[in-house]
Amino acid sequence: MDLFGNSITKEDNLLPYDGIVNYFGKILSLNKAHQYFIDLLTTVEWKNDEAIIYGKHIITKRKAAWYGDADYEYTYSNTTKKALPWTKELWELKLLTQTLSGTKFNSCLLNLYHNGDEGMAWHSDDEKSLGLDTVIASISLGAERKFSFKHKQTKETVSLNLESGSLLIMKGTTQTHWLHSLPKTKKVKTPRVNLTFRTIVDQQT
Ligand SMILES: O=C(O)CCC(=O)C(=O)O
Ligand SMILES: [Fe+2]
Repeated sequence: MDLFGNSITKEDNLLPYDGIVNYFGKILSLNKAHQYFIDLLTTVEWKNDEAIIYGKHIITKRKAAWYGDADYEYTYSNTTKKALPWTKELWELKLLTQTLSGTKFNSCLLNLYHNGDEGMAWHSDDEKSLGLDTVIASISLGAERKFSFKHKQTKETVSLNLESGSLLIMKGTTQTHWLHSLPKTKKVKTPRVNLTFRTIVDQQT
């Protein structure tokens, strides 16, 4: 369902131009989504994210973790993380995501937002380590949150709600032309876990 109550299918491109975003809706049953949510909350090595933004050292309220096939280093906002080896749950979700998206991934960035006071500011996932026109698959668990895209030139925005157990794919030139964000909201009082499966290219390990 988009924000106007229209139903969307995984074939629909949510972006009007300059990129491709497909929303698969719920790919996990309510039970499975809940079980993965609880398992990930307890088994993932969550850490407050540190970032350098406009020259300031920031420690985010949201927590993050980075997993992968090898101990890839991932640098964003001037901080570097080394990937941890896949856990059982992350490996299962990676395989499911690969099957549904037809894309192979080698790493996953996880974010834990404790409530609506925590979000993610406008950005593109256009780090050099991801290469150009990368495919990113995003699984959401827990609280439903609004997710928005904004075109870098035209400033046109597109928003949708990410349900628990849902899958969203960003591909084509999406990261080149569009920003995305998870807006903060007073309405959400419960936690959400997000997994973004990614492909790190051009790195020797
Ligand atoms: O939490 C989300 O849905 C998005 C997270 C995100 O954009 C990112 O990790 O790059
Ligand atoms: Fe992102």
